[in-house]
Amino acid sequence: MIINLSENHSLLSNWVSELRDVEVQNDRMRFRRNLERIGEVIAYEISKTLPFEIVETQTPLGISNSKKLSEQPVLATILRAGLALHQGLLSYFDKGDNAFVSAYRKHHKDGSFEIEIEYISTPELDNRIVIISDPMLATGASLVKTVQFLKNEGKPKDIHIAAAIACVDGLEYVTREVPEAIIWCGDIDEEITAKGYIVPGLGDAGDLAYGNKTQN
Ligand SMILES: O=P(O)(O)OC[C@H]1O[C@H](OP(=O)(O)OP(=O)(O)O)[C@H](O)[C@@H]1O
Ligand SMILES: O=c1cc[nH]c(=O)[nH]1
Ligand SMILES: [Mg+2]
Repeated sequence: MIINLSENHSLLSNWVSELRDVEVQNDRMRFRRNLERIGEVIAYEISKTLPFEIVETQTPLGISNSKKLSEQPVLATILRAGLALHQGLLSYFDKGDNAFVSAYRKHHKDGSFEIEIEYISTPELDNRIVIISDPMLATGASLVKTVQFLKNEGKPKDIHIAAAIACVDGLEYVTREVPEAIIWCGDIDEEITAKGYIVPGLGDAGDLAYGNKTQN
């Protein structure tokens, strides 16, 4: 299932639009903070679908029957661009467990690339709700490979994917390979270049958040 959060008017669209803006992109801190804010809003939206229980809460004046999240999700993210979006999710699911995956594009001289995973750090995933964040869902290859790796570690009961911007082709691929996932997107773009960049997209999210890196 794909949920495009820009279909409803909300502040989230302002933040996605700032992420895309070449002028605003000069402010790296604002770029990261906007990704965080999108992570916070996606966390809030996902929380509406999660199981809650009633607990008795002692207030200074009496007992309140309050709703409380009945289980904590595992927040998984893909290094490095996922970190800011992940931080936003973690600010809301502040008791969540965390998983980190080093999926990156390994570029070849002919311009093609493949996804390399060298490192994964995760809690037990059996029967857990897992929320995987990555700001750019381009070809979808990083996410699909990440899900395959995580599934080798355990069998999550639910998988959510959080992306700031996704593109149509990538969404098709992820939906085909991980049909059980619920995909939450800040916005959806139509095009992708031969080099795997979303158009209009925003450019390279990892570089914009953290600076250039040497090619690998
Ligand atoms: O959907 P895909 O085609 O797999 O592309 C998306 C991936 O590309 C980017 O990572 P990148 O390789 O640029 O690494 P970085 O986070 O270190 O910049 C981005 O953060 C995603 O993980
Ligand atoms: O457009 C894209 C595609 C992949 N990764 C990015 O950072 N941007
Ligand atoms: Mg990058």
